[in-house]
Amino acid sequence: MLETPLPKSIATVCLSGSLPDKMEAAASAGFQGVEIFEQDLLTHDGPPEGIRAMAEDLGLAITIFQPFRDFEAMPEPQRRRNMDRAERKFDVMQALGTDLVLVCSNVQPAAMDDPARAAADLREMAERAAARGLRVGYEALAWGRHVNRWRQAWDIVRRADHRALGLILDSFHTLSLGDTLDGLAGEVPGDRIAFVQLADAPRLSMDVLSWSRHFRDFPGQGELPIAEFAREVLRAGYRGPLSLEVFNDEFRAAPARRIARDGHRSLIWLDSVLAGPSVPASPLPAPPVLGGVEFLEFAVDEAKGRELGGFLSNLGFRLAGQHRSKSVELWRQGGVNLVLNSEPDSAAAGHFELHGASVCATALRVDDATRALSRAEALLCSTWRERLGEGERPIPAVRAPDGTLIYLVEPGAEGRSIWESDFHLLPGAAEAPGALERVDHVAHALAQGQMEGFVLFHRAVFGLEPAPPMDLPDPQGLVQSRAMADPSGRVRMPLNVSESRQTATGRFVSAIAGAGVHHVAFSTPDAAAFVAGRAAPMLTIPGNYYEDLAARFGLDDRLLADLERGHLLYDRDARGGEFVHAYTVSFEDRFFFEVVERRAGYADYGAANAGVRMAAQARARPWLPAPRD
Ligand SMILES: O=C(O)c1ccc(O)c(O)c1
Ligand SMILES: [Mg+2]
Repeated sequence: MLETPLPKSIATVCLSGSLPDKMEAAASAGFQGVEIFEQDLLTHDGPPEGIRAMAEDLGLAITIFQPFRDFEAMPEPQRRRNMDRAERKFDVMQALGTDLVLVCSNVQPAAMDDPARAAADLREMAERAAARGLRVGYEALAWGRHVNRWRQAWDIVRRADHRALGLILDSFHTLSLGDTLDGLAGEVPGDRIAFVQLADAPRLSMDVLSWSRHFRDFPGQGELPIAEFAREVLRAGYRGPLSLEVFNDEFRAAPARRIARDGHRSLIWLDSVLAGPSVPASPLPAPPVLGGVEFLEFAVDEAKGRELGGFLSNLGFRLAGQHRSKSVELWRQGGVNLVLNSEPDSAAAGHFELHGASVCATALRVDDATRALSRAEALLCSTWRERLGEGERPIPAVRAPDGTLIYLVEPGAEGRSIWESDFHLLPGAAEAPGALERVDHVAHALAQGQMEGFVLFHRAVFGLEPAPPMDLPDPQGLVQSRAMADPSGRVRMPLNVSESRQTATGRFVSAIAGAGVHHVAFSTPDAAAFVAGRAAPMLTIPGNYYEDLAARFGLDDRLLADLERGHLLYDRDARGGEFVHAYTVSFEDRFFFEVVERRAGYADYGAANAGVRMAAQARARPWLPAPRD
């Protein structure tokens, strides 16, 4: 049984900036150690002793110095030269104050396919290291010339049989080749594992070297079975640091403190996922049980509030209440609550100043707001409390990565809802007639480089699980999309990002000066009836779409005519679940609404129709020039 979580470390290669910038960011995010990547030291203008002192001041251990390349199984005279090279690196390590060096498996064409020679070379290196009180760890690179699996590396370490030589495991090298750590516990004693590096990644079909050098990400952000990997490492008895080693083009370009904080969040989350018989109960409070979206709040000023109110009434919403002390309106239809906030000097006003009319907060129903809040704090999130008027109920909030707030709403203690305590409800409003049941999903548009941070935030804090990424075709470029949902499907959140500024996603991000809610979908039991009964201007869908629908799904003529008349889109899943949906035109090219009808357990979002929707939106803005070269 482990007493405490393993120490947390991060490789300097994950972060942007100079070596001191990287170390400062790692320390401020709360890491206990850093791997010093050699390139970062070579480009630093100052002696290694200064880095050692800086690490001490920051309270950081230097967990390892890396990498030492192309060492083992070389013919003479390279072999001898490599030993000399090792001695020089030992000098650097001693100046840095670290006792461990990472040797990655040789990639040179001249390397010999000779495990006995590799073992003899590493044994000699370990002997030289031990003479100075240092240690060597050997890691199989997935693209190593002859050694690319952990079992091969272990075979060599075992043959070398030196107490100053151990095995280094890196989740990417193992998992990218489809390998696992099955058999590690039992075969490799925990104290022979010198170091463990963790990196996740999206599943991509490309050569493993390019995949590793550009697309790694933090645990929980990608699609590799990182938790299983880490669990096997612990089962084998490893008790050293868990260290993040991520090569990622976007991370290297992003602010170091934000990436370091995301990295630490990923390891805190991983601890909680690993909690089990051989790992102590995680200090992290359990994720909230989510009951859906209680309301969405739009930041507006008075004029925009009037316009948006008009837009909503065309959709069938009614003004249902006025806040007791603030300039805040409640608009309601069936089970959907929308709040329009134009209160000066509030969080919403700050949001409106920066982004204009847009969603500034999402309220989630949670079983226990206090527990949810302390989980978020333990995951390094900042939290927020709005100032309160007399008798109003406090609603704590967590700040999402786009700066919007996520309110945590508990079921009312004495049956009094937040609406009753904070609003003057208009007569009859509680029974507002309407065909909308609930908020079905809240789609976000993200700027380039924000996807990983959002996925991790919602996964770690709220327990939403990401679906595999997919590409959606916009006339002006591709949109990458990843849908997140809680296990019950009550909270669903597709995330979209695009490189092009001309796509629906890209335009949104520039219109609103940042990431944010791009559309909100409401569920209805009858989408055709909903559309027929509202005055809202809907997005028009071309006839060709319906021709193709008929061909793809063999729909009967009457259904097809109904769909076409209502500008409704249609999808069907492999189990016969059906999806009928329609979009409003957008509100000032900022956001739009969708009505969705799910039949027979359909659980997706009609991705097959996204291209049709985006083309229709592009057509609805003819004044937008096509990109030119
Ligand atoms: O890409 C590389 O060269 C490289 C170097 C050192 C590592 O630990 C690693 O996993 C990859
Ligand atoms: Mg590595």
